[in-house]
Amino acid sequence: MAVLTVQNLRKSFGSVQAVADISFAVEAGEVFTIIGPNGAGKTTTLEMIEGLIKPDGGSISFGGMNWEKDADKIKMMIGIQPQTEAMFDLLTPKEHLDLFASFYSNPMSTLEILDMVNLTEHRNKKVKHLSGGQRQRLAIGLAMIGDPQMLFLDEPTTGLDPQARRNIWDIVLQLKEIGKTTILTTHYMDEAEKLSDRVCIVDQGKVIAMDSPAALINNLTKEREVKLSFIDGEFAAEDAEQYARSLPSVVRIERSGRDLLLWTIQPEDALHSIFGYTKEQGYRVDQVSIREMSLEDVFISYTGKEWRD
Ligand SMILES: Nc1ncnc2c1ncn2[C@@H]1O[C@H](COP(=O)(O)OP(=O)(O)OP(=O)(O)O)[C@@H](O)[C@H]1O
Repeated sequence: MAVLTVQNLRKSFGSVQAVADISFAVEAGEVFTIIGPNGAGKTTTLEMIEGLIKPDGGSISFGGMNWEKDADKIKMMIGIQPQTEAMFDLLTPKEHLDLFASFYSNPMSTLEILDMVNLTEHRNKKVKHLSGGQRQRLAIGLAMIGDPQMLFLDEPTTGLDPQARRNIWDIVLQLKEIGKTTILTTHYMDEAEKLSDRVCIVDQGKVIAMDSPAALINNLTKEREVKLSFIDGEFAAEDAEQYARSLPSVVRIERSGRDLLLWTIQPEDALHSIFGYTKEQGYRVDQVSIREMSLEDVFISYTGKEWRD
């Protein structure tokens, strides 16, 4: 059942069209990720759904409820991660959570949230002394304090180091385990791939692809990148390069010293033929890899543009 349905959303700021046409539906319990490069319209989309800015067009429905008629009910259903800059430097995580809990009739317990976002140890430290990752975890805790069904996390890991990012991933996965619906934005492809049930890739305010990460990647029919390194050096690599050029399934070849890079839609067949040849010639190969396809390749295949963080 869709708990959130967004149809043909549009928003411009003066002459800048931030969101041109965005539609999607989110199912209960999903981690649904909106991913796109800087300026793609992710935050604007989220802010319209959160009721913070008014769309120029389109509709937003929370299982039949909308902001015009049901604002109070929707506010109780959703949790929004506040910007860390909006926190009070001189208050502690516990004081922040107690304060936010006082806005709700049935909040979760502060201690439970502190435990979930792994801040129990730091509960009495002033926010100004917390690290970036700790503040982001507190922000997620604040989004959860009202025990919402649906959470909105806008780029919760931007600017964090790898360990701090992974800590946030663990929290998102825990939210899923307890049945919450999470709508996440990110510009990290690995994050979207790891956490999401479905991703919605946006570029220039439009949805360019939407599905589970695995389905998006599996549907790519693009050629794969295969790398071979020759122990016997440049001569062997050059000879193998000449041979590989004769294979119809190989669409492109590059060589750098003893490394051969080739692109093919049939990596198994190409490798089978090349190994037949190298064995015959007595060349030894010490490394072979077929690069895994990722959401980055999906983005490139739909837009023709390189992905940039
Ligand atoms: N209040 C505003 N006034 C004017 N332009 C805006 C405003 N908010 C957003 N924009 C513009 O709209 C476009 C989309 O911005 P938005 O913040 O939604 O993108 P984003 O995908 O969240 O990007 P980022 O990853 O950089 O946060 C950008 O060109 C941005 O400069």
